[in-house]
Amino acid sequence: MNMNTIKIILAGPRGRMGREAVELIHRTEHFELVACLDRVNGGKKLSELEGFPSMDAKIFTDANECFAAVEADVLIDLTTPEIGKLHTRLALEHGIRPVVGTTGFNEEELKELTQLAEEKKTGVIIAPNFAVGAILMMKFAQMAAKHLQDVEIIELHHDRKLDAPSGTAIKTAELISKTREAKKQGHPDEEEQLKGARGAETKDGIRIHSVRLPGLVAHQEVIFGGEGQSLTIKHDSYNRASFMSGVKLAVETIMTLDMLVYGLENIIE
Ligand SMILES: NC(=O)C1=CN([C@@H]2O[C@H](COP(=O)(O)OP(=O)(O)OC[C@H]3O[C@@H](n4cnc5c(N)ncnc54)[C@H](O)[C@@H]3O)[C@@H](O)[C@H]2O)C=CC1
Ligand SMILES: O=C(O)C1=N[C@H](C(=O)O)C[C@H](O)C1
Repeated sequence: MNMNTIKIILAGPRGRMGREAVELIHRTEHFELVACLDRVNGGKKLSELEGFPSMDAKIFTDANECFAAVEADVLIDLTTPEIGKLHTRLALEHGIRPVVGTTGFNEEELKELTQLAEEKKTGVIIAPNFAVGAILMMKFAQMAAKHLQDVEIIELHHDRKLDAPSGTAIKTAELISKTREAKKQGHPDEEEQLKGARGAETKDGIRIHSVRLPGLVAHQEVIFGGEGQSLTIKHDSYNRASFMSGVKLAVETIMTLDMLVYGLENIIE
Protein backbone atom coordinates (compact mmCIF):
# COMPACT_ATOMS: atom_id res chain seq x y z
CA MET A 1 0.00 0.00 0.00
CA ASN A 2 1.40 3.41 -0.94
CA MET A 3 0.68 5.76 1.96
CA ASN A 4 1.67 9.37 2.56
CA THR A 5 4.16 9.88 5.35
CA ILE A 6 2.49 10.62 8.70
CA LYS A 7 4.48 13.00 10.90
CA ILE A 8 4.25 12.03 14.55
CA ILE A 9 5.02 13.66 17.89
CA LEU A 10 5.38 11.07 20.66
CA ALA A 11 4.74 12.04 24.30
CA GLY A 12 6.35 9.72 26.85
CA PRO A 13 9.08 8.02 24.73
CA ARG A 14 10.99 6.69 27.76
CA GLY A 15 7.97 4.94 29.28
CA ARG A 16 7.08 1.25 28.93
CA MET A 17 4.59 1.97 26.14
CA GLY A 18 6.60 4.88 24.73
CA ARG A 19 9.63 2.67 24.03
CA GLU A 20 7.49 0.20 22.08
CA ALA A 21 5.92 3.09 20.16
CA VAL A 22 9.39 4.42 19.21
CA GLU A 23 10.20 0.98 17.74
CA LEU A 24 6.85 0.89 15.92
CA ILE A 25 7.47 4.29 14.32
CA HIS A 26 11.07 3.34 13.47
CA ARG A 27 10.04 0.19 11.59
CA THR A 28 7.00 1.68 9.83
CA GLU A 29 8.02 3.15 6.51
CA HIS A 30 5.23 5.72 6.26
CA PHE A 31 5.63 6.96 9.88
CA GLU A 32 8.11 9.73 10.74
CA LEU A 33 8.96 10.74 14.31
CA VAL A 34 9.30 14.55 14.13
CA ALA A 35 9.55 15.33 17.88
CA CYS A 36 9.14 13.89 21.37
CA LEU A 37 7.66 15.31 24.55
CA ASP A 38 9.43 14.26 27.73
CA ARG A 39 9.64 15.45 31.34
CA VAL A 40 13.40 15.89 30.95
CA ASN A 41 16.08 15.89 28.20
CA GLY A 42 14.75 19.08 26.53
CA GLY A 43 16.88 20.16 23.52
CA LYS A 44 18.46 16.73 23.02
CA LYS A 45 17.80 14.42 20.11
CA LEU A 46 16.20 11.02 20.83
CA SER A 47 19.28 9.26 19.40
CA GLU A 48 21.40 10.87 22.16
CA LEU A 49 19.50 8.87 24.80
CA GLU A 50 20.79 5.42 25.63
CA GLY A 51 18.91 2.48 24.15
CA PHE A 52 17.06 4.35 21.40
CA PRO A 53 17.38 3.87 17.64
CA SER A 54 19.16 6.54 15.65
CA MET A 55 16.29 8.96 15.15
CA ASP A 56 16.82 12.70 14.95
CA ALA A 57 13.56 13.75 16.59
CA LYS A 58 14.11 16.70 18.95
CA ILE A 59 12.92 16.39 22.54
CA PHE A 60 10.77 19.15 24.04
CA THR A 61 9.63 19.48 27.64
CA ASP A 62 7.03 22.17 26.91
CA ALA A 63 4.04 20.95 24.90
CA ASN A 64 2.95 24.42 23.74
CA GLU A 65 6.42 25.20 22.44
CA CYS A 66 6.64 21.80 20.73
CA PHE A 67 3.24 22.03 19.01
CA ALA A 68 3.96 25.59 17.82
CA ALA A 69 7.48 24.81 16.52
CA VAL A 70 6.97 21.42 14.86
CA GLU A 71 4.82 20.58 11.87
CA ALA A 72 3.05 17.35 12.77
CA ASP A 73 -0.03 15.34 11.76
CA VAL A 74 -0.50 13.22 14.89
CA LEU A 75 0.36 13.25 18.59
CA ILE A 76 0.66 9.83 20.25
CA ASP A 77 0.22 10.31 23.99
CA LEU A 78 1.44 7.59 26.36
CA THR A 79 2.03 9.52 29.57
CA THR A 80 0.01 9.98 32.77
CA PRO A 81 -3.67 10.81 33.26
CA GLU A 82 -3.13 14.52 34.10
CA ILE A 83 -0.53 15.14 31.40
CA GLY A 84 -2.44 13.15 28.79
CA LYS A 85 -5.49 15.39 29.23
CA LEU A 86 -3.41 18.56 28.96
CA HIS A 87 -1.58 17.33 25.84
CA THR A 88 -4.83 16.30 24.15
CA ARG A 89 -6.39 19.74 24.62
CA LEU A 90 -3.24 21.58 23.51
CA ALA A 91 -2.73 19.37 20.44
CA LEU A 92 -6.31 20.05 19.34
CA GLU A 93 -5.74 23.81 19.77
CA HIS A 94 -2.78 23.45 17.39
CA GLY A 95 -4.68 21.30 14.85
CA ILE A 96 -2.65 18.16 15.65
CA ARG A 97 -4.67 14.92 15.85
CA PRO A 98 -4.24 13.14 19.21
CA VAL A 99 -4.07 9.34 19.44
CA VAL A 100 -4.38 8.84 23.18
CA GLY A 101 -3.45 5.57 24.86
CA THR A 102 -3.16 7.22 28.25
CA THR A 103 -6.03 6.16 30.51
CA GLY A 104 -7.82 7.95 33.36
CA PHE A 105 -10.21 10.24 31.45
CA ASN A 106 -13.61 10.67 33.14
CA GLU A 107 -17.01 11.13 31.48
CA GLU A 108 -16.95 14.91 31.79
CA GLU A 109 -13.47 15.19 30.29
CA LEU A 110 -14.46 12.94 27.37
CA LYS A 111 -17.52 15.13 26.77
CA GLU A 112 -15.44 18.31 26.81
CA LEU A 113 -12.87 16.84 24.38
CA THR A 114 -15.65 15.56 22.09
CA GLN A 115 -16.95 19.12 21.85
CA LEU A 116 -13.49 20.58 21.25
CA ALA A 117 -12.77 18.02 18.48
CA GLU A 118 -16.08 18.92 16.86
CA GLU A 119 -15.32 22.67 17.05
CA LYS A 120 -11.86 22.15 15.59
CA LYS A 121 -13.10 19.53 13.07
CA THR A 122 -10.09 17.46 14.06
CA GLY A 123 -9.84 13.75 14.68
CA VAL A 124 -9.11 12.38 18.15
CA ILE A 125 -8.83 8.71 19.12
CA ILE A 126 -8.95 7.86 22.81
CA ALA A 127 -8.32 4.12 23.10
CA PRO A 128 -8.41 2.57 26.58
CA ASN A 129 -6.90 -0.56 25.04
CA PHE A 130 -5.05 -0.99 21.72
CA ALA A 131 -4.82 -4.82 21.84
CA VAL A 132 -7.15 -6.50 19.35
CA GLY A 133 -7.76 -9.40 21.77
CA ALA A 134 -8.91 -6.96 24.44
CA ILE A 135 -11.31 -5.31 21.97
CA LEU A 136 -12.76 -8.76 21.19
CA MET A 137 -13.05 -9.55 24.92
CA MET A 138 -15.08 -6.34 25.39
CA LYS A 139 -17.31 -7.08 22.38
CA PHE A 140 -17.91 -10.68 23.50
CA ALA A 141 -18.77 -9.42 27.01
CA GLN A 142 -21.27 -6.98 25.52
CA MET A 143 -22.88 -9.87 23.56
CA ALA A 144 -22.96 -12.16 26.60
CA ALA A 145 -24.64 -9.50 28.76
CA LYS A 146 -27.80 -9.79 26.63
CA HIS A 147 -28.26 -13.30 28.01
CA LEU A 148 -26.50 -13.23 31.41
CA GLN A 149 -27.15 -10.08 33.44
CA ASP A 150 -25.03 -10.83 36.54
CA VAL A 151 -21.45 -9.89 35.84
CA GLU A 152 -18.31 -8.80 37.65
CA ILE A 153 -15.06 -7.54 36.12
CA ILE A 154 -11.64 -8.37 37.52
CA GLU A 155 -8.75 -6.41 36.03
CA LEU A 156 -5.16 -7.27 36.96
CA HIS A 157 -2.16 -5.04 36.23
CA HIS A 158 1.48 -4.41 37.11
CA ASP A 159 2.00 -2.42 40.31
CA ARG A 160 3.34 0.72 38.54
CA LYS A 161 -0.13 1.58 37.22
CA LEU A 162 -1.47 4.95 38.40
CA ASP A 163 -5.20 4.70 37.66
CA ALA A 164 -7.77 2.27 39.04
CA PRO A 165 -9.94 0.82 37.78
CA SER A 166 -8.23 0.44 34.40
CA GLY A 167 -9.54 2.27 31.35
CA THR A 168 -10.34 -1.11 29.81
CA ALA A 169 -12.50 -2.17 32.77
CA ILE A 170 -14.45 1.09 32.65
CA LYS A 171 -14.95 0.75 28.89
CA THR A 172 -16.03 -2.90 29.30
CA ALA A 173 -18.65 -1.90 31.88
CA GLU A 174 -19.90 0.87 29.59
CA LEU A 175 -20.29 -1.56 26.66
CA ILE A 176 -22.05 -4.13 28.88
CA SER A 177 -24.43 -1.41 30.10
CA LYS A 178 -25.56 -0.89 26.51
CA THR A 179 -27.09 -4.39 26.42
CA ARG A 180 -27.84 -5.04 30.12
CA GLU A 181 -30.49 -3.24 32.18
CA ALA A 182 -29.15 -1.50 35.29
CA LYS A 183 -29.28 -3.99 38.14
CA LYS A 184 -28.17 -4.20 41.79
CA GLN A 185 -26.23 -7.46 42.13
CA GLY A 186 -25.56 -9.69 45.10
CA HIS A 187 -27.76 -10.06 48.20
CA PRO A 188 -29.94 -6.98 48.82
CA ASP A 189 -28.79 -6.97 52.46
CA GLU A 190 -25.11 -7.66 51.86
CA GLU A 191 -22.68 -5.70 54.04
CA GLU A 192 -18.95 -5.14 53.55
CA GLN A 193 -17.07 -6.20 56.69
CA LEU A 194 -13.95 -4.69 55.15
CA LYS A 195 -14.40 -1.52 53.04
CA GLY A 196 -13.91 -2.25 49.33
CA ALA A 197 -14.46 -6.01 49.63
CA ARG A 198 -17.14 -5.91 46.92
CA GLY A 199 -15.01 -3.72 44.65
CA ALA A 200 -16.11 -0.54 42.90
CA GLU A 201 -19.67 -0.28 41.56
CA THR A 202 -20.68 1.50 38.35
CA LYS A 203 -23.91 3.50 38.27
CA ASP A 204 -25.55 0.49 36.54
CA GLY A 205 -24.52 -1.92 39.30
CA ILE A 206 -21.50 -3.63 37.69
CA ARG A 207 -18.72 -4.52 40.15
CA ILE A 208 -15.08 -3.91 39.16
CA HIS A 209 -12.17 -5.35 41.15
CA SER A 210 -8.60 -4.08 40.59
CA VAL A 211 -5.55 -6.23 41.35
CA ARG A 212 -2.02 -4.72 41.30
CA LEU A 213 0.98 -7.04 41.48
CA PRO A 214 4.58 -7.03 40.26
CA GLY A 215 5.11 -9.47 37.40
CA LEU A 216 1.74 -8.76 35.77
CA VAL A 217 1.34 -6.77 32.54
CA ALA A 218 -2.36 -6.25 31.65
CA HIS A 219 -5.10 -8.84 32.18
CA GLN A 220 -8.88 -8.88 32.56
CA GLU A 221 -11.58 -11.42 33.31
CA VAL A 222 -15.26 -10.74 32.80
CA ILE A 223 -17.25 -13.31 34.79
CA PHE A 224 -20.95 -13.86 34.12
CA GLY A 225 -23.12 -15.96 36.44
CA GLY A 226 -26.45 -17.63 35.68
CA GLU A 227 -28.58 -20.45 37.05
CA GLY A 228 -26.16 -23.36 37.54
CA GLN A 229 -23.53 -21.92 35.18
CA SER A 230 -20.86 -19.29 34.68
CA LEU A 231 -19.05 -17.86 31.68
CA THR A 232 -15.58 -16.31 31.91
CA ILE A 233 -14.17 -14.16 29.11
CA LYS A 234 -10.47 -13.52 29.68
CA HIS A 235 -7.75 -11.56 27.94
CA ASP A 236 -4.02 -11.34 28.72
CA SER A 237 -1.41 -8.96 27.35
CA TYR A 238 1.95 -10.55 28.14
CA ASN A 239 3.96 -7.66 26.71
CA ARG A 240 3.48 -4.13 25.35
CA ALA A 241 4.13 -5.23 21.77
CA SER A 242 0.55 -6.58 21.97
CA PHE A 243 -0.73 -3.00 21.80
CA MET A 244 1.27 -1.81 18.79
CA SER A 245 -0.85 -3.04 15.85
CA GLY A 246 -3.71 -1.06 17.43
CA VAL A 247 -1.54 2.05 17.77
CA LYS A 248 -0.57 1.75 14.09
CA LEU A 249 -4.21 1.35 13.02
CA ALA A 250 -5.24 4.36 15.14
CA VAL A 251 -2.51 6.60 13.66
CA GLU A 252 -3.53 5.64 10.11
CA THR A 253 -7.27 5.95 10.77
CA ILE A 254 -7.12 9.30 12.54
CA MET A 255 -5.97 10.93 9.31
CA THR A 256 -9.50 10.34 7.94
CA LEU A 257 -11.45 11.51 11.03
CA ASP A 258 -12.85 14.93 11.99
CA MET A 259 -14.35 13.96 15.35
CA LEU A 260 -13.50 12.14 18.59
CA VAL A 261 -13.67 8.34 18.64
CA TYR A 262 -13.58 6.70 22.07
CA GLY A 263 -12.55 3.04 21.82
CA LEU A 264 -10.91 1.05 19.02
CA GLU A 265 -14.02 -1.16 18.77
CA ASN A 266 -15.46 1.74 16.74
CA ILE A 267 -12.79 1.44 14.05
CA ILE A 268 -12.06 -2.32 14.07
CA GLU A 269 -14.69 -4.14 11.94
N1 LIG B 1 -4.36 2.15 25.59
C1 LIG B 1 -3.58 1.10 25.79
O1 LIG B 1 -3.67 0.06 25.11
C2 LIG B 1 -2.57 1.16 26.88
C3 LIG B 1 -2.54 2.25 27.68
N2 LIG B 1 -1.62 2.37 28.66
C4 LIG B 1 -1.63 3.63 29.36
O2 LIG B 1 -0.56 4.41 28.82
C5 LIG B 1 -0.03 5.26 29.84
C6 LIG B 1 1.47 5.03 29.95
O3 LIG B 1 1.70 3.74 30.41
P1 LIG B 1 3.19 3.19 30.68
O4 LIG B 1 4.02 3.38 29.46
O5 LIG B 1 3.04 1.86 31.28
O6 LIG B 1 3.66 4.23 31.80
P2 LIG B 1 5.15 4.69 32.16
O7 LIG B 1 5.09 5.25 33.54
O8 LIG B 1 6.13 3.61 31.85
O9 LIG B 1 5.41 5.88 31.12
C7 LIG B 1 4.86 7.17 31.24
C8 LIG B 1 5.86 8.14 30.67
O10 LIG B 1 5.28 9.44 30.66
C9 LIG B 1 6.31 10.33 30.91
N3 LIG B 1 5.82 11.64 31.34
C10 LIG B 1 5.36 12.01 32.56
N4 LIG B 1 5.08 13.31 32.57
C11 LIG B 1 5.36 13.77 31.33
C12 LIG B 1 5.31 15.05 30.73
N5 LIG B 1 4.91 16.13 31.41
N6 LIG B 1 5.67 15.17 29.43
C13 LIG B 1 6.10 14.10 28.74
N7 LIG B 1 6.21 12.86 29.26
C14 LIG B 1 5.83 12.71 30.54
C15 LIG B 1 7.16 9.66 32.00
O11 LIG B 1 8.45 10.23 32.05
C16 LIG B 1 7.16 8.22 31.50
O12 LIG B 1 8.27 7.99 30.66
C17 LIG B 1 -0.82 4.94 31.11
O13 LIG B 1 -1.88 5.85 31.24
C18 LIG B 1 -1.39 3.55 30.84
O14 LIG B 1 -2.58 3.31 31.54
C19 LIG B 1 -0.69 1.40 28.89
C20 LIG B 1 -0.68 0.26 28.14
C21 LIG B 1 -1.64 0.04 27.06
O1 LIG C 1 -1.47 0.78 32.48
C1 LIG C 1 -1.45 -0.23 31.74
O2 LIG C 1 -0.50 -1.01 31.71
C2 LIG C 1 -2.60 -0.46 30.86
N1 LIG C 1 -3.53 0.44 30.80
C3 LIG C 1 -4.70 0.39 29.99
C4 LIG C 1 -5.94 0.40 30.86
O3 LIG C 1 -5.98 1.15 31.85
O4 LIG C 1 -6.89 -0.31 30.54
C5 LIG C 1 -4.66 -0.70 28.95
C6 LIG C 1 -4.00 -1.96 29.41
O5 LIG C 1 -4.85 -2.60 30.30
C7 LIG C 1 -2.64 -1.68 30.03
